[in-house]
Amino acid sequence: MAEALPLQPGDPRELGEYEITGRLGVGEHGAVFLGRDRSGRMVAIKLLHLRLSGEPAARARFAAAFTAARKVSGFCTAAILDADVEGDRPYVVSEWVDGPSLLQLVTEEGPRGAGVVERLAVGTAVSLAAIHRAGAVHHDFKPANILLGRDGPRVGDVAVTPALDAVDAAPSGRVADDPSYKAPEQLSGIDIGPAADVFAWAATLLYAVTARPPFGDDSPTEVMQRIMYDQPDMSDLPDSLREIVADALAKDLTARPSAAGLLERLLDESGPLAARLPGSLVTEGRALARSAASPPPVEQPVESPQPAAPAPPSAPAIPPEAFPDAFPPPEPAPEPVAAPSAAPGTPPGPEDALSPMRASVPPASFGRAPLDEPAEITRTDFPLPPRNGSVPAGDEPGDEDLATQAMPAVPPLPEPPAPPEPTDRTEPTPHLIPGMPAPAGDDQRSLTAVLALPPEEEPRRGLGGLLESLPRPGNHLLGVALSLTIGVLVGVLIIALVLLPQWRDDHATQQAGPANAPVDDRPVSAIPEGFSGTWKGTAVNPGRGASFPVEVTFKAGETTARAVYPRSRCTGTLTFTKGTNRQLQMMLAIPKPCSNGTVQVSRQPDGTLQYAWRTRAGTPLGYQGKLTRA
Ligand SMILES: Nc1ncnc2c1ncn2[C@@H]1O[C@H](COP(=O)(O)OP(=O)(O)OP(=O)(O)O)[C@@H](O)[C@H]1O
Repeated sequence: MAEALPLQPGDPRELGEYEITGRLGVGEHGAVFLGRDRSGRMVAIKLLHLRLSGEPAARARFAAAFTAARKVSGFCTAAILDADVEGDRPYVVSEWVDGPSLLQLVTEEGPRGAGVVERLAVGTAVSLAAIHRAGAVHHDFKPANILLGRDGPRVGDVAVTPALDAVDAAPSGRVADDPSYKAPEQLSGIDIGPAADVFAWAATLLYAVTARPPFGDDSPTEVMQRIMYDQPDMSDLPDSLREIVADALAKDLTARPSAAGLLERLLDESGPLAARLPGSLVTEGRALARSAASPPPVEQPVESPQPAAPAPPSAPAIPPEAFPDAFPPPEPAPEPVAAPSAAPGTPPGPEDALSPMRASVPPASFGRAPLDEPAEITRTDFPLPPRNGSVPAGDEPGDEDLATQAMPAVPPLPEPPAPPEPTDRTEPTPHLIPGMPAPAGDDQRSLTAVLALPPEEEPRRGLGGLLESLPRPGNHLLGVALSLTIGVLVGVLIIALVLLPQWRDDHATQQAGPANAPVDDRPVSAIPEGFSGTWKGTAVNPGRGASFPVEVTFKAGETTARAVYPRSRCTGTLTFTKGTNRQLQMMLAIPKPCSNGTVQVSRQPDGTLQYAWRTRAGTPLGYQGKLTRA
């Protein structure tokens, strides 16, 4: 099973009703902990960096962003179980998936083969179609958020980004995010909707099959430029996916298929894919594809930042246990879309109405084991065809068994929520999350009221807001002038973003004075004298609240060095790949629980060493710190 790291000083030991038992990792927006609910079930809890103290409206908008997402069942999705904004820092509880993320697996073991990527494509498209059908969006679909459980891929972090956007904490596509999997419209901040998830789906599949972000891994500015104008190389994709991935990467969002449309094409009766996939996955995918015929409840494209789609007024502000219609028990034969038989809020029956997966599959099927049971994540834990193996899943001996055992029974799809009713915008702010006291008489309509605040009450920010606030051009000349102005503003912004850090570096170097002039930049083929010795320091990620001591020992003239992470008790080898007298690029090979990656060490004018680690895949997940000679 996936290792959870020990808790660090300062980590919570409990959050609400959840006992915290370990650390699963740290992402851009918060730390993820392994926890246990009162029934003993393992859960993943994301404690966000965001602080909502004293902002009831922001709390409500944040909470509301999960309302629709909580109706998405755990089929191919790490279902949202709970979210809490009662305290200063909100947290989101989701199903724990026992397995590595796609990012981790590909970083450690390289690109995936055709059979795996096909199953990934369908499984994640099923999740996206279900998310969109529920009226939610993901907006941060990427390899780090695809969790590879024993029962197949599951999409995690559902609704977290829209929730953060709703309180303007992390507008989708902001420059600080890794842009690698963002759609063009997310970068421009205009018309962001479900189509952005489809673009990210395609980009993620390309990553799985190449082990490289599809638009490069150099500077964010260059990556964004390529996303806007270039087509990535698709030659590594299996034939079955190439055309559909190309369509999903259309720069024009209206030219992209919907998630349900992806499924329709992927699982076409005449195509080869369906025969190679687990029956339950095909059945679910086809049901979702057919359901596209009914009017989707998905939000209209919005400008970022923007609160997530308002939940239907009938949606109860209660935990998923109270959504039996959204999580009905499995039907023997799949129907396109089964209408719910019970009204929302009907109490669950004797069976576990939480999710058909949990109702029909014993915990053992998910590989859930006690935390202290030592087990490694290996590729064999993930029941997909082997790397680079073009053997179709269904051709492998026993694969069908695996599919039918591991994949959960197919749930009938929930009815799409009704469109929101007109609301009184002056109603008080609701609290819709367990643990948050709701004002008396509060109902879902007041939520809609919060979400539907007009621009004058809740001004739109970002480029979209700027565009809206500008006067409309009355003629062609005005239009040209407006475009030029915006172009110049965007240009100035980009120049500022690129040149400011450079200017700061130059400025710092000048301040250091001639005595501390930087060392030369001549290329070297081994570790230069200036790095020799043992260096110690602490690597930190300021935004993520994680830090750990690092110790590195270099010997001049050699091509390897030793890196020690004492707290995690890991010792690894840094291997020189290229460098100059001032800066070295090295590959880090290190056993778990530490992670392999690339390390850059740079001599600083003040005599220290800057140490920066990141994953091989070129994601922004990384740590850095200053090391001094021991
Ligand atoms: N539901 C879950 N089950 C199991 N592990 C999880 C779950 N959610 C997250 N993790 C693990 O926690 C770690 C951090 O996840 P997180 O989502 O914060 O990373 P990220 O996607 O890189 O960051 P962010 O989404 O904030 O940009 C990852 O290693 C991930 O595999």
